[in-house]
Formats: sequence, structure tokens, C-alpha cells
Amino acid sequence: KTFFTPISGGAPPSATKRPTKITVVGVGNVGMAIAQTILTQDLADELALIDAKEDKLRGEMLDLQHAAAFLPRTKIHASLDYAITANSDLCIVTAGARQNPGESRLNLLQRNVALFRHIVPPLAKYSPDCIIMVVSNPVDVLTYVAWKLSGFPANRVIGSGTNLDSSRFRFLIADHLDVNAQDVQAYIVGEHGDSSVALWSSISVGGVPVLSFLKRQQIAYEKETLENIHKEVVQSAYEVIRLKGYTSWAIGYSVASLARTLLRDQRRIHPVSVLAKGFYDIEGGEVFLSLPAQLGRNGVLGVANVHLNDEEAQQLRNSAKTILEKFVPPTW
Ligand SMILES: NC(=O)c1ccc[n+]([C@@H]2O[C@H](COP(=O)([O-])OP(=O)(O)OC[C@H]3O[C@@H](n4cnc5c(N)ncnc54)[C@H](O)[C@@H]3O)[C@@H](O)[C@H]2O)c1
Ligand SMILES: O=C1N[C@](c2ccsc2)(c2cccc(Nc3ccc(F)cc3)n2)CC(O)=C1Sc1ccccc1Cl
Repeated sequence: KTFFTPISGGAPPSATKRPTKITVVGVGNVGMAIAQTILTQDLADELALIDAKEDKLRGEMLDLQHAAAFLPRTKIHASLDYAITANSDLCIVTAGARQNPGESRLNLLQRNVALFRHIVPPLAKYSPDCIIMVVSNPVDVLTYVAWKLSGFPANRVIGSGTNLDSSRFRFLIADHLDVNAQDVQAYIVGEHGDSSVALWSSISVGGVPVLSFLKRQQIAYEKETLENIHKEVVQSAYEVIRLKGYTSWAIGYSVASLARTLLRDQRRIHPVSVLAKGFYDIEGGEVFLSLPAQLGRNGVLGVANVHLNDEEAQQLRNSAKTILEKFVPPTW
């Protein structure tokens, strides 16, 4: 006997909507922050978790499943076998080796490129129509690596890029002006991390350009105050690492915000790592950098023509040049 007595009804609707499915590769600090935000924000019908550590993987899956009474219904799979990722709409890659003390960024990159060779091809095989989002660091170069290894068109491969940098930037500006961070429109672009580019000329608060907002509010400021806020974006990343050893919540929420825009076809503009060649006079090779990009169900729909002053445009081109010089693409 079934638990419920069925009520006689017609055949199920013919156009049954295919379940929305997200894969998260890497169930570490970042991957699990992303996974739990996807569940609490009801962004997927199915969630597939992949990692290299089988016990950790099963433990995290069970721990999330045990929260089912408090969450929207989401089917959670976990395995070492990539077959569970089949037909994903979005694959988020947070897997990566941690930078060892004193290890160079280049060496970390080479170790993560080696991991990506085993991670990206099966994702592309099982979900040939998905969007791949890279979070692992160095995120801009690893997004390029994922693009090459996946064989996908560039519009379906993005990196979280300076989305986290920009969210910290918005928090700091909002705190400085005592306004809600959601009313602060501010972009950090270029290379994620230490050498990002703050687009001062396009910051607005409630639609008012920040520079005239400060003048109108007679808030004393000089250029260096604004530059100090940008420096604090970088310093706060190191501060969090010093205090708790890793970062998770802000990156988790920022990636979930990107997932919502992509999967719900919101067509919002986010600073994310995209194939930047040809935009803003960036030439010299195929490089992924963060630019204000319009995102929707088909990935990157376009890059916003945000006004850059000469200094910002030059800094962006320098970012591209630095990345291209640092990383010599291997033979794929
Ligand atoms: N882009 C950003 O803004 C941003 C912010 C924070 C962290 N990160 C990056 O995210 C990455 C993850 O950070 P974390 O704190 O979660 O690290 P972590 O060490 O806690 O988690 C990494 C996970 O990847 C798994 N893994 C390793 N090799 C794997 C493989 N071959 N296949 C599947 N899984 C594998 C590990 O088992 C581990 O569970 C790092 O590269 C970090 O720099 C990026
Ligand atoms: O919040 C973070 N945490 C990380 C982190 C998380 C777990 S271990 C290190 C972080 C924190 C501090 C420095 C740093 N440097 C770095 C190391 C290797 C790379 F490939 C890229 C960056 N990385 C990873 C990361 O990218 C961030 S954002 C970030 C980092 C540096 C400057 C500005 C920002 Cl907005």
C-alpha cells in the first residue's frame, strides 16, 4: 500500500520542466559555502557534489541531507564518479590545491592546471550544454584553462573573478557612507586579487555618481581616501585568512548570486572573468579578465561598455599584459 491514496487525475503535464541541476566540484570551505547557499536560496532541484576525498564527500552530503526538514526539497548526490554530474545546467569548480607557505603563485597554478585536466573534461562530457564557473585560484588563468579543456564557446565559461573583490568594495563604500551595500553600484575589474582595478568613475550610490554624492553631502574626501578603500579590499582578504585561515561566506554568497542570475536568466551585470580579448582595446592574446558582463541562461550575453577614464583603461590593459606574460599556455 502506498503512504498516500492517489487522487484520480489526468496524465502529468506533457511539457514537464527539466530539473535545474548544479554541480559543485570541491567540497572544501568554499564549495560547501556555495552548496549551502544554493540550498537555502532554492536555486536548484538537484545538487551534485564531487571531490577527491570520499569520506569528506559522503560526510558533507549526509550532513546537508539531514537539514532537509528546514530546506526547500533538493536532491543531493555525491560521488567520486562524474556520472552523477550528468545534465547539469551549471558546474562550479572550487577544487584546488592550497598554496603552500612560500609557494609561488606560478607553482600553485601548475598544480591546479594538473587537477583541472582531470576535472574539466568529464564535466564537459556529462553536461555538454552546461555553463562552467571557475572559483579556484588563480581564477582568471584557471578560467582560461577550463575554457580550453572544455572546448565550450567562451560565453559558457566564466570565472567568479572580481565578483568577491567588488562585493567587499561595495561593503566598504557603504560602510563609509552609511548606506545599504545593495544601493552601492561599484565595479572592481581586471585581475582578481592583489592587482585589481577599481572603476572610481562609474561608482554610484542610489543612482548618484559617488564623487558628486560626496561633494553634495559635503563629506570630506580626497582621492587617497577612495584609493584606501580599494587597498582595504585586498587587506581584508589577508585579514580574514589571518583570523580564520580561509574565506567562505562572502565567496559563497557572491557565487550563489551569480548562479541565480545565470539560471533564472536575470540578465544582470556582474564583474566576472570573461574572455576579454577585443574589449576595451585589450589585445595580445586570449586572456580572461573580469569585466562588467551581462549574464543569463546562455552564460555571458555581452560586456557592458562602462565608461573608463584613461588611467582605468590603461590599468586594465596592464592587467591583461601581466597575465599573458605570467602564464605560457601548455600544449593542450
Ligand atoms: N575566486 C575567489 O574569489 C576565491 C575566494 C576564496 C577562495 N578561492 C579559491 O577557492 C579554492 C578552494 O578554496 P577552499 O578554501 O575551499 O580550499 P579547500 O582546501 O578547503 O577545498 C578544496 C577542495 O578541493 C578538493 N580537491 C582537490 N583536488 C581535487 C580533485 N582533483 N578533484 C576534486 N576535488 C579536489 C579537496 O579535497 C578539497 O576538499 C582555492 O583555490 C582558493 O584560492 C577563490
Ligand atoms: O578572500 C580570499 N581568500 C583567498 C584564500 C582562500 C583560502 S586560502 C587563500 C586569499 C586570501 C588572501 C590572499 C590570497 N592570495 C591568493 C593566493 C593564490 C592565488 F592564486 C590568488 C590569491 N588568497 C583566496 C582569494 O582569492 C580571496 S579574494 C582576494 C584575495 C587577495 C586580494 C583580494 C581579494 Cl578580493
